[in-house]
Amino acid sequence: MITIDRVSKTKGRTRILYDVSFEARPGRVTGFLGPNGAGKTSTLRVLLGLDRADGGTALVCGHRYRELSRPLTRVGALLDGSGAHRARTARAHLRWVAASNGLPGSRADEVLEVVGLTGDAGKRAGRFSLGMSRRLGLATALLGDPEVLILDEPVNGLDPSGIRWMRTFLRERAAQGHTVLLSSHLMGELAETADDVVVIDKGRIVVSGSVAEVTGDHRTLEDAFFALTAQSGGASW
Ligand SMILES: Nc1ncnc2c1ncn2[C@@H]1O[C@H](COP(=O)(O)OP(=O)(O)OP(=O)(O)O)[C@@H](O)[C@H]1O
Repeated sequence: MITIDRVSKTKGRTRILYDVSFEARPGRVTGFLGPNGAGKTSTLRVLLGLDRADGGTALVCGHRYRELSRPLTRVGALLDGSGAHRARTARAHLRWVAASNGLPGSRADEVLEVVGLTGDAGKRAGRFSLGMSRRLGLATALLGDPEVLILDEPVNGLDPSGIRWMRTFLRERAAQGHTVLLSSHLMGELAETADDVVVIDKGRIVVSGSVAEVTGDHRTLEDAFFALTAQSGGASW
């Protein structure tokens, strides 16, 4: 469960988040949708304790991220890059993260298999393509078999089969009762993957609900998005 309640944030002199509130529930894929610069990454960084909010609360599993003991076993996160040192092999990176979180080294090969990187386990992370780096980042997020997954633009850099794989993987994860929150600016992709959608524009939540609710009478989620953001002052994609 993820609960974000009236989070506000200023960077420099600019207010970038205005009373952002929404929930992501277990057993559902929640899509966090918005144009470039809308505030998706900023919200996720507050949620993951990487940035401090000026006001409001952002809770994962009922706690602030920083208060979680053994956080990797509760929350898996994928922001930009794989997080691996260029000179480390994929397996060595995963074993290192596992060891520093009190997890068995055997998890490294298990998660490499889950993300389809078994054949690349001995390759240095610096030689990975963008898509392979995303998979390695996801493998790292899965090490502790967490109940919550938080992914920032997870399909960036993936080829069509990779996108399809990611969609199936996230759907299965939610079907097992986990909470999945992913940000994206790809509306078509989110409409295929998500159960619920939260739309953010210029630092404000514009609408949230199930894909069907948010789509409403519009033909597609994309049509709904443009109509909604036009009502809230217009958006540029
Ligand atoms: N360090 C910073 N200093 C000042 N402004 C910043 C900083 N980081 C982000 N911003 C601003 O905050 C706003 C939200 O940015 P954010 O990266 O959260 O958007 P986003 O929705 O994730 O966009 P994208 O889809 O492009 O990744 C933008 O207007 C951005 O310019």
